[in-house]
Amino acid sequence: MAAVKERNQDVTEGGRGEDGSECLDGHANVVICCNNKQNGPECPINHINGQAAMRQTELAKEQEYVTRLYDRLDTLRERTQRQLKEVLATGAVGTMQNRSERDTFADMYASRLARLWAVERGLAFGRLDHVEEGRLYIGKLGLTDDEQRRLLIDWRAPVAQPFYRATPAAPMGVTRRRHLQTRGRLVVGVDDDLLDLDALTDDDRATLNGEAALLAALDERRTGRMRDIVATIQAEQDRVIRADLNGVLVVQGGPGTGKTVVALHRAAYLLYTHRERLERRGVLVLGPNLTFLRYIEQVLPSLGETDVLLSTVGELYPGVTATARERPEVAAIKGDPRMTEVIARAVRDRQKVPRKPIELRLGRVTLTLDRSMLEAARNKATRSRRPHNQARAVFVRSLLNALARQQAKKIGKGLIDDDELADLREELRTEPVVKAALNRLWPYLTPQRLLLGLYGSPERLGHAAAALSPEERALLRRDGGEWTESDVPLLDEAAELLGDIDEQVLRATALQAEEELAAARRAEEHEREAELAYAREVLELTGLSDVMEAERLAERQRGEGPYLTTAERAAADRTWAYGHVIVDEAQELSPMAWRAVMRRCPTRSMTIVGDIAQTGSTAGARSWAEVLDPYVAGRWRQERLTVNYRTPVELMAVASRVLAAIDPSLSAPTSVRESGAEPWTAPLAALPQLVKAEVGEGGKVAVVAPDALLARVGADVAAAVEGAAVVAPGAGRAAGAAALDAPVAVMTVADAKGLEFDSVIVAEPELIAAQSPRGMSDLYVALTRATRRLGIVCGKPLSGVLGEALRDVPQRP
Ligand SMILES: Nc1ncnc2c1ncn2[C@@H]1O[C@H](COP(=O)(O)OP(=O)(O)OP(=O)(O)O)[C@@H](O)[C@H]1O
Repeated sequence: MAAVKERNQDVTEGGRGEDGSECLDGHANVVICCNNKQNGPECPINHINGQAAMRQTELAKEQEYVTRLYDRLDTLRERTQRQLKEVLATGAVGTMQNRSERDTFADMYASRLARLWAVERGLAFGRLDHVEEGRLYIGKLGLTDDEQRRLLIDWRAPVAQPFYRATPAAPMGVTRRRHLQTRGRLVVGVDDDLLDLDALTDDDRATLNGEAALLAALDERRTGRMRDIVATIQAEQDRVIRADLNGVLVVQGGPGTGKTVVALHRAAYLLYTHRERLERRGVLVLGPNLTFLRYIEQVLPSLGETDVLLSTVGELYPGVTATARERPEVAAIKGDPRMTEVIARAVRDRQKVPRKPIELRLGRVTLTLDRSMLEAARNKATRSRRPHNQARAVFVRSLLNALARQQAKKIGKGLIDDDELADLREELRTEPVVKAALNRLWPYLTPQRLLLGLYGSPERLGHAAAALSPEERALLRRDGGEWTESDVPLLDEAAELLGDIDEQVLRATALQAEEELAAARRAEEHEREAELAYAREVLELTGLSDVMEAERLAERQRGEGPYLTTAERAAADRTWAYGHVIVDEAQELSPMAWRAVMRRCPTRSMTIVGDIAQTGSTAGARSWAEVLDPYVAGRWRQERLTVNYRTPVELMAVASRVLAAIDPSLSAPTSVRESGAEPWTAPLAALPQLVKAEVGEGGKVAVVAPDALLARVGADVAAAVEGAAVVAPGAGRAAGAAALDAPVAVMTVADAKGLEFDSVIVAEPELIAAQSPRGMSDLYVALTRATRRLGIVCGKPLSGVLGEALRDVPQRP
């Protein structure tokens, strides 16, 4: 059976039918337009006028309801704001318990208020006419009136599910599904699916068209920030969003199939459905880079969810923000599972017993640490099965006992009791020569110190990394320098084996160099300023600036106050176990990164989204089984997304040929729309003029360049277009945001991952394809970033596989 589409739109919007439009949720549409022969040859003008009047009446009715919803929202905001003010006005007085209760209430009201503010745009977007439930309005959150009558249903509630899933074949009790189009608080159009054809009246047969709401959403200009899609989620996406919380779900899909946006909606859905469990343990969303995190950061708050931690793998280790990237060959080794044993050996090497005895001069007495004493102490410590820094206590105690007995003998005391032994041990513990020897034999180690010590010493590398080839070891060599994304999983691995370190002991043993402390202080200061700016923004948005100072809010966010959100506590704790973890662009993670991620999710409740064909990292995945079988063999499930909502047909035709060159068995997703703009090629020298022209067309423009040409291309574009931004590899969040807001951004493929722009120009595709073993996949990613227009510029004509794949792309006139 077929669904019937009906559209009532404000005259200013001009609602004309689009014949033959493809149905996206798996069922065919019947398209009936009053100017279409399907509606009969005669179509009297007065009938059209009558329909127009009806449409206006429909719009007016919907407007009345939507206004009522916004009135209710305003009332709730005022009420919550008042409650918050009252709680805060009580001040920091009373017992500890009173203060903590007050803070808990204050935070509850503040987050409720933030939620109420977040849903302003698109509060209500749908209506279901249901045989049993009656008329239900669907929106971003649930609203009831003071008598608890439901006014608006949260899109995640079970009763809202037919909005996304009902088809004429399985109408789920729905006779009509209505999409409401709003601009601000105004209803500007409605778009109906009539699912029960028998219920159609003549008046229902007004101007009808296909997936108007979806196509309108897809056609919108890009803003540099991802938007929510609650109003237009498609059936295959809805299945992913509402899939069971438990277990590992892989979402495999080609470019533009909505993997990211679906994963974010899934986070919102899971939080709604399993609020208690997930609020306690938190949800972590991992993305490929900081620019990407800026790109997606508004989606969850716009769905009313503000307490999800967005992070990159480079930020997973608290206290380190690694954005620098390694050369592909170095990243490949650092991500290799053999590094597990390298790190383990590096730790064991720091527990080594020297061949020769060590003499300790204590005044007139000389004590000797011989090999058997040292081996006995080391064996005791390793048998304790504690991590290195905790096992140190066992080692130290055992040696001090042995030294104390030796000392007793030397000073003429044969047998000593436990108390005397303890006294001698304490005296020895504070002796500088003893302290120095113990620190050498079993040093307190931070992961940073262990790794730098390893990279910095060919000798240590030779020993710990004996399983690697000399060339591979040479690639690991480095003296100091910045932490990179590939170092973070290794720091995490080391932290696991080293265990916690007591900061006081660390300071006392002077392991932290002065410059490390100074750098930490500078970073803290910087963080404090950023938090203050953020707090000001929040207070302005919630209208609370008069009752709560930004400094105080920032303090609470920093954790200096009594209350931290789950996401904040989780971010600061390396050993935090999340309730659910979502990994985006998951194909890029190395085996070492997966180890770090899996540690954070012992329950293995995960959503893993990605596309094996887009793997660009040399350490990335070749198949999902290869990634997951070591952790959940045979216990993970896969869903596929098959429709490309981003890249138009014309652009995808070019990208598919590159995909076929990577692997002929791979197939690209089906594009849902045409842009009418054919891709083009042009000489590299024309780039500045071409970028200017593209910017003139409006919307967001990106130039994707090979790593080696980024600076040059960036300079050319910046000279041609005012406000152009160049995303330096490893850019922080702020630089990423600036690039997303700029009219044109120049970046490498690694930074373009997951993003989209109205128009994209790919510079020197041959160099992109040649820059790493997975370069063709990088090129495929670059070619699929545009929603409208695609250009390719190169210094010389393309040859080989690429020349073949792109041979039909016409020269720009
Ligand atoms: N149901 C939908 N309604 C409206 N827009 C949608 C829908 N599904 C996807 N989109 C839009 O399509 C675009 C691509 O989505 P998204 O970035 O999530 O795809 P992806 O599969 O992660 O892509 P890639 O792997 O190429 O990064 C986004 O602009 C998204 O908002």
